[in-house]
Amino acid sequence: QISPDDVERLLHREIPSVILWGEEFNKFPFPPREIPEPESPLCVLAMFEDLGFISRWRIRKDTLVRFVLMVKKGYRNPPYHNWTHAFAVAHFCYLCVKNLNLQNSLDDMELLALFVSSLGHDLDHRGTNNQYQMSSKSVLAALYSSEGSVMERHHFAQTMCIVNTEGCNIFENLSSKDYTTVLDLVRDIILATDLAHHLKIMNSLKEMAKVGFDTKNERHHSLLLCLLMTASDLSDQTKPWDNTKHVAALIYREFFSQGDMEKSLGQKPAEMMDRERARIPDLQIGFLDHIALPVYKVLADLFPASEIVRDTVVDNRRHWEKICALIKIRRGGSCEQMSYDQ
Ligand SMILES: COc1ccc(Cl)c(-c2nnc3c(C)nc4ccc(C(=O)NCC(C)C)cc4n23)c1
Ligand SMILES: [Mg+2]
Ligand SMILES: [Zn+2]
Repeated sequence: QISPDDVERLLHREIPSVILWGEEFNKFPFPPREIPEPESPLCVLAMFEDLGFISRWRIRKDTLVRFVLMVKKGYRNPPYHNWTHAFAVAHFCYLCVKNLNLQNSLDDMELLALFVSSLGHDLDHRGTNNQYQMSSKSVLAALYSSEGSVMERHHFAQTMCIVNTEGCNIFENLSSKDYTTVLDLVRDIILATDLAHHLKIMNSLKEMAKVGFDTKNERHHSLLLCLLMTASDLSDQTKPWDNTKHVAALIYREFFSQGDMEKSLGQKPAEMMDRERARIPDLQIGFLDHIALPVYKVLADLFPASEIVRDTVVDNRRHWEKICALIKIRRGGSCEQMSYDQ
């Protein structure tokens, strides 16, 4: 799968300090999509090092290099759900550990599982969602539809496949008890990336924010891991507007091609997947209001140091509102699709 000289090349590189990518690298506004893709594997190694995981878990460098290259290779190239997304999600996870002092709230093992899960959480994504697996009767639906979270089960299976590949097991030096624990954590965290799961626990997350995080409460640990994973998964919305606008274009390219495929199957796609019907600014405002903002509000309640993240999402919502208003003025009436030069 990965070429030996790719491994050799990366293996003999000194792992640099993260500030090689700018002294703002470990601050919330930093947009990881600005890092050139060829540098991203080395940057992942630098984050592992900076988080202290390599020494803490006695991860062999050659094993880590093969693991990271296998994960990167394990992503396909749909417009949005590709390696660049996984790398961006892992970077936000890194930012949370660095800026929210998560080591005071979560165990070392949980932090390792969170970061590794962010890298593998969308492995082998085909640019189509769980509903499409069912409606197209895909192999993945045949495998997993009885349990639900079809894509997420596949992403977890792919992550385990890489961990079980010769020379790629970054958990090889963990005790057998820790080994079982970390894999169980990775499973729960990747399954939690299903938005349907997130919507189910949203009230519990709000409740936890109200009563305050209790490090002695196992349920709070599990809820916080899910929150941090979803916050990382949606973190493109927490960056300056250009990033948000660029990502929206990628997501709707992916959505609309799924809609096209559903139409060719004789099915009527959901409005947000239908290029004839979708009104992107309206849909994005809806997504921010119902999904993204509540996530970052709960995160800010739990960690005041993340208030800047919530405020940036509010800013981006304002940008979408402006575009909607512009469309209404120019078109008089509804806010349908047009090129936004905001
Ligand atoms: C955490 O898991 C996922 C999985 C897939 C995607 Cl694309 C996303 C995701 N990441 N950024 C976005 C943005 C900017 N807009 C989105 C608009 C709609 C939806 C969507 O799936 N809506 C239906 C559902 C609520 C029933 C997801 C969107 N999204 C997150
Ligand atoms: Mg996913
Ligand atoms: Zn994702």
